[in-house]
Amino acid sequence: MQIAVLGAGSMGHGIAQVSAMGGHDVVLRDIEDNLVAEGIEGIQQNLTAGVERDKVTESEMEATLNRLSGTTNLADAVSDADLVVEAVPEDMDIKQDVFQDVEASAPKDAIIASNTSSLSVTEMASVLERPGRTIGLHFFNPPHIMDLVEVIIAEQTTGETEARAIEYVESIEKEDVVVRDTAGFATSRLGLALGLEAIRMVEQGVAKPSDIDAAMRKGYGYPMGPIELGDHVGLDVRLHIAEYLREELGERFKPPQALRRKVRAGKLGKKTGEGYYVWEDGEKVGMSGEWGEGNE
Ligand SMILES: NC(=O)c1ccc[n+]([C@@H]2O[C@H](COP(=O)([O-])OP(=O)(O)OC[C@H]3O[C@@H](n4cnc5c(N)ncnc54)[C@H](O)[C@@H]3O)[C@@H](O)[C@H]2O)c1
Repeated sequence: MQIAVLGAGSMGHGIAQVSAMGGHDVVLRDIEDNLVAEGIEGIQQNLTAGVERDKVTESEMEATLNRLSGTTNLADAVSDADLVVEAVPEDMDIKQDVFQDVEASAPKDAIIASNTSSLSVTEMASVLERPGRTIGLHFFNPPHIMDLVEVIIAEQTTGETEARAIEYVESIEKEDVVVRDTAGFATSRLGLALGLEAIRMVEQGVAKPSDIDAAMRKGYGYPMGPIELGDHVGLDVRLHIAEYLREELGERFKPPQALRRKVRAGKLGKKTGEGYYVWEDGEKVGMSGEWGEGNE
């Protein structure tokens, strides 16, 4: 397949990498040359690390890089594409603009996919003249490590688009789950339900964060506890998604006051050095001193 990936940021460069590793020809597009270059550099670094760890051979690395190119020109990126995956910022207006621009330059039967983690793919598709070719392909961070792709079926998605998209997911050796386009899809909705309840439990003094996390790791076999996961994702991101799910799905997603307080204090988790845990150089070094403070 000929694939265009739009946006060379955290997700886009990873999606370009796994697509090229799956044998596809890939053009990576961002709005500035240095962003495209950084994306390609990120791919080179991932592959080099893969070679060092014997996960990737030298010749696979070379072949992958040979299948990749970068551009800032949208028409150049999509004009021959069978599949376009957008990974531009999480903003409906930006995504709809990108969708329309893609439709103007891409072949008529190209699939137009969004890597959105929360927005309605149906709403994105609504601005297209041929919306049946739209689908969500929700990759997880980092795409070269995480095996799952949630395939989001918009109201307009045709059966053919769904089948071709699943074929692509299989070609890059990822696991697909097919989800109807609803708020939070499957992953964010369930993950957040657990994460918010865990924060409420800390707030009510049921247990400290590290014990709640250990309970889920050791008792239920989760690779990471729900509080620690929140620190990884960013507590601001969690709050934002909770507000959206509350609006769409009801009061059970009401964000706890404790979560708002953390965000107001700039304690957003790993990226700011403190959330429910304290982080140094990306490593968890202790717990934030204020767990259990204040009740809603
Ligand atoms: N970061 C995550 O963990 C994660 C996980 C799953 C899904 N997502 C989703 O992936 C998408 C991208 O997120 P990200 O974290 O990679 O963002 P990011 O900010 O790291 O990257 C976005 C990139 O898009 C570029 N861009 C902006 N407008 C553009 C345009 N018109 N055409 C091409 N590029 C454009 C920006 O310059 C930037 O480099 C969002 O929809 C997000 O919700 C993110």
